[in-house]
Amino acid sequence: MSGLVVAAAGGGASLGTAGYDRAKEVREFDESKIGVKGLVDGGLASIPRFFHHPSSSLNLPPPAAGASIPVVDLSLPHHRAVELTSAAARDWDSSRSPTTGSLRRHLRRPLRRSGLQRAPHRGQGGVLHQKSVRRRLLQHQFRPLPLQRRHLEDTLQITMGPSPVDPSRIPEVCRRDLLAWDGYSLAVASKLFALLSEGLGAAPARLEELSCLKGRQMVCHYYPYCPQPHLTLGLAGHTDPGVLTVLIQNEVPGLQVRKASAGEAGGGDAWVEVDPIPGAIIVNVGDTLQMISNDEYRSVEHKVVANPSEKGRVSVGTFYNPGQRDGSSRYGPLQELISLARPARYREFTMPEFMGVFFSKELGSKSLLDHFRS
Ligand SMILES: O=C(O)CCC(=O)C(=O)O
Ligand SMILES: [Fe+2]
Repeated sequence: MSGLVVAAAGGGASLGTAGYDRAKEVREFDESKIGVKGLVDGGLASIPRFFHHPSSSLNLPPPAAGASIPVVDLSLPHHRAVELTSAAARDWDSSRSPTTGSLRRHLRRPLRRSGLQRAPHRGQGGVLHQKSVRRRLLQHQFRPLPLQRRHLEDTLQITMGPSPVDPSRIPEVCRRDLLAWDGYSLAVASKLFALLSEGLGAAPARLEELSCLKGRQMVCHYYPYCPQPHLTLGLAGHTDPGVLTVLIQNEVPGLQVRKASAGEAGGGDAWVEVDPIPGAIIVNVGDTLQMISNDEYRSVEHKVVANPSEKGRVSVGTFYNPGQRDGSSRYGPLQELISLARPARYREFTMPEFMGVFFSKELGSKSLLDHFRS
C-alpha cells in the first residue's frame, strides 16, 4: 500500500473525535496518490474514518420498489421523441421531481467497441486512476465541505472544450476511447438539444446556438468495492450545475435519482435506482437548463451509493455548458418563454459570474438555483 499510513476506523461514523487528526490523514492519503482504488486493492477490511458520512445523509429511505426512471428511445418518430424527451425533462410522474431519462439505442456499437467498460477488469483501470490526474474541486457540492468528507471514488477529469483538448493530456490507456466518446456524446447531445428546444416551443437550434455543445467537461469515475457501504457514499446527493449531462455506466449499479412525492415537503421523497441498461445512456438536466428554460425543465438530484460489489463501478459523463465565456454573453431564461403571466424566474448571468459563484464559498448552503433566482 505504498507507505500510506491510514488508521482504519472502527465501527462508528463519528466525525471529529478528540485525538483524531482528520486533516493529516486526508493529506497523507492525497499525497500517496494511490486513489481509493489503490487503497482498496491494498486490502481493506474497514474504510478510513475520513470517508465516513454522517448518518443523516446515509439513513435515507431505501430505493422505491418498482419505480424506474423514464426511458426514451431516440429512434422513435421525431414528434414522439420531442414529446417524450421534454416530458422526461419536465416532470416525472407529475411531481416536481427528477428528469433523468435513459436514451436507448444510440450508443450500442461504439460502447461495445470501447474499452471503457472493460478497463477495470483488465487491470487498466488501475493505471487510469493511479495516474489520475486531479481530484475535482469541491466535487459538485457547490458548498464547502467543512469536514472534508470524502467519497469512495476516484475521478479523472478532462476539459474537452471550449478550447480543443490537447490529446497528450489524456492518459494513453484511455485516450482513444475518451476521444471517441467525446465525438459520440456530442452527436447525442446535439440531438437532445434540438428535441429539448422544440419541447419548449423554441426553434430546434435554440439551445445549440447558446454554445451549449462547446463547454465540455468529461468526468470518469471509478467506485471500487467498499467493505463498509453503510458508512460512506460513492457521491453525495447533488444536482449537476451545467445544462445537460450525458453519462454511460458499466453493469454495476449504484446511481440513484431522487423522486419527490407529490404534496409533501421532501419528507416522502424516495431514491430510485437507475438500472444499468446495456447500450443506454443517462441524461441529467442540470441547473443551467432549469434556469434557461425558466423552470420548465427541472434539474435532477442524484447520488451514487458506495459499491458493495466485488467488481468496480465505472461511469463516464460529459457535462455540457455554455462555451461562450466572455463577459458580454449573457445567459438566463429564454426571451420567448417570458410573459406577463410567466415572468423570468432567474436573473441573467455571464459564465465568468456563474463559475465565480460555483467555485466560491459564497453559496453557503444555498443552491445555485437559489442564488440566481429573481
Ligand atoms: O457515477 C455516476 O453515475 C454519476 C456521476 C455524477 O453524478 C457526476 O459526475 O456528477
Ligand atoms: Fe452528477
